[in-house]
Amino acid sequence: MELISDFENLRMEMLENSREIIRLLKQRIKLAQKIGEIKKMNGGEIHDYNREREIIKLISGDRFTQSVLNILFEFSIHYESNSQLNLPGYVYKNINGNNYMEFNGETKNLLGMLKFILNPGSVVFSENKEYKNLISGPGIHIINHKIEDPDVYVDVNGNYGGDIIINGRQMLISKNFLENRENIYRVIIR
Ligand SMILES: O=C(O)C(=O)C[C@]1(C(=O)O)C=C[C@@H](O)C=C1
Repeated sequence: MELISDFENLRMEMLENSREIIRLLKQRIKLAQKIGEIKKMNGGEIHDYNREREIIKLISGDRFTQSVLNILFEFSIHYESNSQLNLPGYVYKNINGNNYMEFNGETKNLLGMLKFILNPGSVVFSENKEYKNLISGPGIHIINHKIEDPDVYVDVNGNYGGDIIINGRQMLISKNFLENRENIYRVIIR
């Protein structure tokens, strides 16, 4: 009995801890966006390696802290960049009256590109193990349970229903996805 209540207490503490981290992270992203606006007005680069070194030095030198800070920097860079997709090699295409960004390449490379296109922290479900392996990487949370309320479908093998369509060597990303990208975190690859 003692053990169970310890377990529940630890989980409650974990929940409080998570709440606090989320609150601070949201605050940090808002600050980063304000810094980003100023940089944009002054024509400065979003990524500032010297500032990152300075922060690491001021906070701590241990490797764990450095790796967490690197994740935080990635978060700010993502949100400071105004969610603009900054990937080379695309063209705009109109298909049946819908606008898409088109990328070309090997299917596996196109699937691999998704980790740069989706927001960090996106949750991804696919029944296909190969797709999961190709997209998995830092910031992408692969789950084994079907997502009930997906924000976006990635259709592989040319099924033209989703907002992201991969058909052989072609990947189409709809205007709808690009316009709503900031709120897209739940992804099904089918
Ligand atoms: O201080 C800045 O210039 C920021 O943009 C903020 C921040 C950060 O997350 O702390 C993000 C990106 C830069 O590479 C350096 C630092």
